[in-house]
Amino acid sequence: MTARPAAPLGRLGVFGGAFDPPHRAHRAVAEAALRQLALDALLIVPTGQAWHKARALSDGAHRLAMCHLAFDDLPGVRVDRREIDRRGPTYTVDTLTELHAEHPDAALFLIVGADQWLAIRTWHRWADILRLCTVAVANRPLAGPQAPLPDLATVGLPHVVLDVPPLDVSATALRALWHDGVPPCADAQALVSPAVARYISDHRLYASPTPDA
Ligand SMILES: Nc1ncnc2c1ncn2[C@@H]1O[C@H](COP(=O)(O)OP(=O)(O)OP(=O)(O)O)[C@@H](O)[C@H]1O
Ligand SMILES: O=C(O)c1ccc[n+]([C@@H]2O[C@H](COP(=O)([O-])O)[C@@H](O)[C@H]2O)c1
Repeated sequence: MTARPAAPLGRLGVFGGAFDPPHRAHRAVAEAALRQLALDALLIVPTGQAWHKARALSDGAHRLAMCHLAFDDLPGVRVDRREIDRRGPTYTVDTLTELHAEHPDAALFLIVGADQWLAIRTWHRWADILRLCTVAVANRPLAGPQAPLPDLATVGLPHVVLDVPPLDVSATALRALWHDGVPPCADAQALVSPAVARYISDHRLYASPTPDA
């Protein structure tokens, strides 16, 4: 029997990140994007060489493995390793250009959190990014849980806002919780999936502090 060709994708989401580690807010954002944007598929794309971060990321193989543990059970979601495999600095415009060539008829949606949206003009060829896709933004508190949410409209560029409750969860805070090499309290562990929590501990990923960026 010959395999039936895959149906063309109409709406394709792209959610990139360091995912060091992937946490509960990433998962909530992915679920909101799938639902609200009516995506046919959502790619989780762990970053290769994050030129924009001062901190060295954990090895790509670890971040890829954690993304599989965190997202593989979500229908419609695929973890995509192209940025880990690419040489040189990771530029989102390259990923979107490749995806556009692979799926010329698909509408592309780039999912980002508020911090990245507010910095979009620092991204490599950001104007081309806006031509290639629709940016969907998840708001998040940037200055602690009590601080007002940033005003996404100040960027002055077209975007859609994802309807996801703001979550004060960051990978930076999670790495700090694991710093002493022993798993943190149950509440903190619940900010990542049990499988990711186990992976971090088994591989002693954040056992020694690194400067954050
Ligand atoms: N709590 C959150 N709410 C909404 N978006 C988020 C949240 N946390 C991360 N994101 C978004 O997910 C994407 C990937 O984020 P990343 O993997 O860098 O996580 P992070 O928690 O921001 O990490 P770090 O603290 O190391 O910078 C980015 O677009 C980021 O803005
Ligand atoms: O292409 C760029 O210039 C660029 C600049 C900053 C961030 N990004 C991408 O934005 C995504 C989220 O970044 P981060 O730092 O929050 O993990 C991730 O996929 C990065 O590769 C991309």
